[in-house]
Amino acid sequence: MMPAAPPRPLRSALFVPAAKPRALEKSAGLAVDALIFDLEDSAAREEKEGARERLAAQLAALPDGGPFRVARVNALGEGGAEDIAALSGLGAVLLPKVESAAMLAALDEGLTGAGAPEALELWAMVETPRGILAAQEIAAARLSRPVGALVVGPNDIVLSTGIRLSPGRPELVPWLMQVVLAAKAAGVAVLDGVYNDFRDAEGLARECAQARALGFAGKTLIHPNQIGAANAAFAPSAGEIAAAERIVAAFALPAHAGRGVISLDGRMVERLHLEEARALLAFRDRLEN
Ligand SMILES: CC(C)(COP(=O)(O)OP(=O)(O)OC[C@H]1O[C@@H](n2cnc3c(N)ncnc32)[C@H](O)[C@@H]1OP(=O)(O)O)[C@@H](O)C(=O)NCCC(=O)NCCSC(=O)C[C@H](O)C(=O)O
Ligand SMILES: [Mg+2]
Repeated sequence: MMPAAPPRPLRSALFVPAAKPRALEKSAGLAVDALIFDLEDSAAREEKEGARERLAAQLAALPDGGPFRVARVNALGEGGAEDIAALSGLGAVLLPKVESAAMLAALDEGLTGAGAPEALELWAMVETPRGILAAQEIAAARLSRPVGALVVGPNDIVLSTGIRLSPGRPELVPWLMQVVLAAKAAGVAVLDGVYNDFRDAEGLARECAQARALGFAGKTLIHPNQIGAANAAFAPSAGEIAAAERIVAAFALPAHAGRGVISLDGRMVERLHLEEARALLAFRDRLEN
């Protein structure tokens, strides 16, 4: 069987407010895996039209290559239809406050009407109680375009539920895991929400480490100074690479040929661990190339 191709790196996904010309300009030179150009919450009502026009012009002028490009549009009845009609040159469109597969289907239909390519991915923000409960059907939606990622929105979750977060956000973890599980079951990428205290490097590093342990592929960000921490946290560490290389080398020994399970450093290692090790090394290679 051919090994699966390593996933597209989405360790860091920076929200870039399209209402801010300097931020848009600056985004072109950042070492980030994905840029999420924002037309929703970071643009005030009176700024939205200008932000849309500015973003459309920037996307049209950008050369091929570079970070994966996403636009977070407004809700379809609140300017989103105009947003998708105006934009091109994107890898994905991110719809806020998705609460059902039908909402993604409406986006898909709107994109078709606007002549968007079929490869354009649909990304969904899961950030309301109904959205969390519907995460499974949202991730598994079968539409004319692929559902590429679920993105958690902790600010809206806090707003819409009234929870009060304490350090380590234990109040949120069960809901995060519900979204992660829905995404994994559907084979869709899942990104953690933003960390608002953009000058708190230690807090961000802790939250990135937690998000990786919970199964997220990466973290959405609000400031360029958060990119390095996310890129480091969601990449294989030196220790993980060394351990993966030992597993691959151990299974390659003639004495272990055809064995389903071996003993390595006092631990049971099965072929599923070999697959996991190979996937980790392939992802490392993809990051390096
Ligand atoms: C958070 C900020 C408002 C902070 O702004 P500011 O204090 O002005 O930052 P700095 O002076 O430190 O900025 C330094 C330079 O970096 C550029 N910059 C800042 N942020 C960005 C960015 N996101 N993308 C690109 N460039 C950025 C500044 O222009 C400065 O450049 P220079 O002049 O050359 O020095 C601000 O960072 C910001 O607006 N961040 C993004 C806010 C946003 O997009 N919010 C919406 C997404 S988050 C969300 O919606 C949450 C979710 O939905 C949920 O529910 O949880
Ligand atoms: Mg939100």
